[in-house]
Amino acid sequence: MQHQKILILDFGSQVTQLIARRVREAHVYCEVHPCDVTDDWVRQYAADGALKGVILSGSHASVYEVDDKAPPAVFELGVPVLGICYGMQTMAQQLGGQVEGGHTREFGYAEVRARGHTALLKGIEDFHTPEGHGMLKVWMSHGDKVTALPPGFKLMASTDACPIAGMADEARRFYGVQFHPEVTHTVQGRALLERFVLDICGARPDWVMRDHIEEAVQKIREQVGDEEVILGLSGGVDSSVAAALIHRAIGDQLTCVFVDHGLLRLHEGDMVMDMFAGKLHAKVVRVDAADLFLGKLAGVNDPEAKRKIIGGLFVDVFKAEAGKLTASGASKNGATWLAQGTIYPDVIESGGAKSKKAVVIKSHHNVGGLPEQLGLKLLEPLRDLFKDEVRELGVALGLPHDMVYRHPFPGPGLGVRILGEVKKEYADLLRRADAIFIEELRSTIEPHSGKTWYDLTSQAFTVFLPVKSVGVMGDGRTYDYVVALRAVQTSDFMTADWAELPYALLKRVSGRIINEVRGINRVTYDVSSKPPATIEWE
Ligand SMILES: Nc1ncnc2c1ncn2[C@@H]1O[C@H](COP(=O)(O)OP(=O)(O)OP(=O)(O)O)[C@@H](O)[C@H]1O
Ligand SMILES: O=c1[nH]c(=O)c2[nH+]cn([C@@H]3O[C@H](COP(=O)(O)O)[C@@H](O)[C@H]3O)c2[nH]1
Ligand SMILES: NC(=O)CC[C@H](N)C(=O)O
Ligand SMILES: [Mg+2]
Repeated sequence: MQHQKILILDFGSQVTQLIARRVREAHVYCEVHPCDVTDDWVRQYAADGALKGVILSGSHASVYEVDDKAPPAVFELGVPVLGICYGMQTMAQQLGGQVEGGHTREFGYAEVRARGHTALLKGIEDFHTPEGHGMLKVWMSHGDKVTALPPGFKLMASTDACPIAGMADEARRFYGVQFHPEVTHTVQGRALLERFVLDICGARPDWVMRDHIEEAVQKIREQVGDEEVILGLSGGVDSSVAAALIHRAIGDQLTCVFVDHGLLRLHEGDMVMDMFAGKLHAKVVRVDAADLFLGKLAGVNDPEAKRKIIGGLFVDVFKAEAGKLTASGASKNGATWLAQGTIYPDVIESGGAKSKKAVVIKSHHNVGGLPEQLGLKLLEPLRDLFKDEVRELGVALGLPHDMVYRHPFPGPGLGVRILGEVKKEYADLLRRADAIFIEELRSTIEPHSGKTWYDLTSQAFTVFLPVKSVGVMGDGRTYDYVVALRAVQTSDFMTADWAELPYALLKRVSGRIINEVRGINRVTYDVSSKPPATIEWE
């Protein structure tokens, strides 16, 4: 089925993917593409009539500094266009208005007055001023502003610092907002984006995970034909859902490869094997590659270098396993496809959405870490989906709740949770400390919600700090390592708050770690949010 769609042009903002997230939440399919696609590309993209609207993202740059413009064809397609922040500024400049820099600087919370009774903002407001003006509570992040409206546009919103905080040409259905409707801090952001895609663009809300299964299965069958596939199975949400989906499509042509790189959590290997043997009925091979990974990581301190090494070794292992299928007689030609549970945020965060505009924060091992010459065709059926869509798909495929709602665990595993050089000694200590933390989170219930703290946090783990501090235990002196506990709450992993865990819980965890794990004598709690920190420490 051909889905109607929204095109999001990415100018390099760190929150572009949230625009896509919000559009998908309105059940409208959308894609993010780099802003420097050509006019021909845009016309081709729109040729089948499925394109219902375009959204231009924000950027860290200024319109007068860089040459990033929307392809002019965007304004000639006859579909609605929404510019957000830089997107609004470039729209203004390209259509004959004016943008100036330097003096505004609004970062964070702001109150915007809705003006001009536009179709976009009609009835969308958070409160009224005593004079009766409709007001929106929004999140801003800009230093430049539109100072003259382009011909045909009227004023749609304003703040004290930014008199043109929104503009509209309702005849052509072009809209611009200086604030960011895609972030949750903009209270009516979701309503505004829904208004744009559903009412103004008139896109059909036909993007539903239940229906997506059949489409995805069909596509996998067409892609793969009668060839063999191996899949990197981690036991995490994404690869488990990918495995279930691919297994449904091609059954025994799929072999799952679970790599134990020596950087897994306590008992994780056995648990994953048990879970899959029972639930998935797919072939799973376990590869013990701890010596290989730990050997190659010896002496390496730099986080990006570690990530690239791990990504490369994963591929080496997958390739070797693909070849072994032939040798064992399990398949005629060996596997020709490598499947991964790569999801959309992995792609976007690695700067891999073809756009090279955004700064790379971390290379995810399965995207930025892949070598140029893979030698296997890539099958990534979840590549366009966000995490909660993947979870919805998992439930629809009948996977158990526990599996689908596990906290994510990064592919490089403890490799990015041991700061600097990775050593087996460190990994062994960390595994035990981490197991205690998770066990306590799982067994401590928060009375108001009745939920465990594991369910109330999005991701929680322990980080190993290779520094020693002095302690006193049983009247003796200790000089041992430090660990940090990390627990965050987030809906999209793009921004996150540290979780306000109860002191009693922290106390229990700290007491148990120091008493039970000899070699660690100090436990700290990480109280940094993302941004400016990230969730993992490396
Ligand atoms: N230990 C592993 N063995 C084999 N493949 C792995 C392993 N760890 C990661 N991968 C591959 O890398 C992909 C990306 O890892 P990632 O952690 O993002 O996803 P996941 O583990 O499937 O889900 P989650 O995000 O819930 O942890 C996985 O989907 C899987 O294909
Ligand atoms: O599969 C993965 N491979 C990686 O290389 C990787 N790096 C970070 N993460 C996970 O991504 C989310 C955001 O993490 P950060 O705030 O640390 O960037 C968090 O959920 C992290 O655990 C990874 N997952
Ligand atoms: N977030 C943005 O898109 C900012 C755009 C531009 N850099 C400004 O400061 O106004
Ligand atoms: Mg994982």
